[in-house]
Amino acid sequence: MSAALTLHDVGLTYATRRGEIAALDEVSLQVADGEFVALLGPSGCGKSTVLKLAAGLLPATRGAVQVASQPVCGPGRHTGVVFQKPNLLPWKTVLENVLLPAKTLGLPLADARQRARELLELVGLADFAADYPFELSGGMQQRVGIARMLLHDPELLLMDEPFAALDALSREGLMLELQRIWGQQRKSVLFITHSIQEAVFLADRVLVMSTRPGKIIEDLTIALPRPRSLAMLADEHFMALCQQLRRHFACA
Ligand SMILES: Nc1ncnc2c1ncn2[C@@H]1O[C@H](COP(=O)(O)OP(=O)(O)OP(=O)(O)O)[C@@H](O)[C@H]1O
Repeated sequence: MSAALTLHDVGLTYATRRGEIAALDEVSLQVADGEFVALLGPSGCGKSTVLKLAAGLLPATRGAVQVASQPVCGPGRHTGVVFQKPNLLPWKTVLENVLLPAKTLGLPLADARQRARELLELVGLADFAADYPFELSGGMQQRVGIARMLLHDPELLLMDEPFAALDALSREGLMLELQRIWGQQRKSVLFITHSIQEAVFLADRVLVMSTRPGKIIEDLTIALPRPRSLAMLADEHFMALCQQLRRHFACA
C-alpha cells in the first residue's frame, strides 16, 4: 500500500530567546492510504510539531517529510487541517465559513458552494447554513471546521486534538460522527489526541511518543471490528488495548 504521509528520521529544533529546544528527535512514521492513525503522547512531547511538519507549516531541521510520496515544501492541496479550536470567522455564516478555503485555493465558486452544502449535509448541519457561529454549540462549530477541512477534497486529514475543548458527551458524539465520515470518504488521517480511549476507538493504529524530544516508542495495531460503537468502550479487548497504551504514561 502506498503512503499518504511519511516522516523519515525527522528532527526539529526550535530556536528561542532562551536557546534551542529540541522538540523532535529521529521521528519516523507512516500513514498508509486510507489508514486512520492516532498519535498519542504527553503534553509538550511534540505531537503538534509533527502535525505542523506534515501540513507544511514548519520545515524539518533534519530528515524527510513526504505527503503522497512528494517532499513537503509548504501548505498544499493534498492536506486538510483542523485544530482544537475551529477558528470560525464570527461575522460569516456557517456556509461562508465552510467556503473560506475556496478563495485561497482558487476553487471555482459555484462548484465549491455546491460541495459546501453537501458537506454541511454530511456533518448534519444542512439546516444551519445561514446561521452564525455564535448560534452553534462547540460541537457544531467543530463540525463546521471538519466540513471546511474537506472542502478541497484533500487526501490526507491532519487533526490536532479536534475534540479536546468539548464536553465528554459531545466528544463521544463527534467520535461516532468522525468514524462515519471516515468510513464514507476513506481519507488518510493523522489524529492527535491526549485521550487513550479516543485513540483506540478511532484508529487502525496508535503511535505513542516519548517525552520531549519526542520519538515514537510504540506502534500498536487496533484490530477491533468496524464500525465501532460506544458499547465497545466497555469491551474487555478494548480496555486491554487502552491498558497496554496507558503503561507508557506515569499515572498508569
Ligand atoms: N513556536 C515554538 N517556539 C519554541 N518552542 C516551541 C514552539 N512550538 C512548540 N515549542 C516547544 O516544542 C515542544 C513540543 O511542542 P508541541 O506543541 O509540538 O507539543 P504537543 O505534544 O503538541 O503538546 P500539547 O499536547 O501540550 O499540545 C514543547 O516543549 C514546546 O514548548
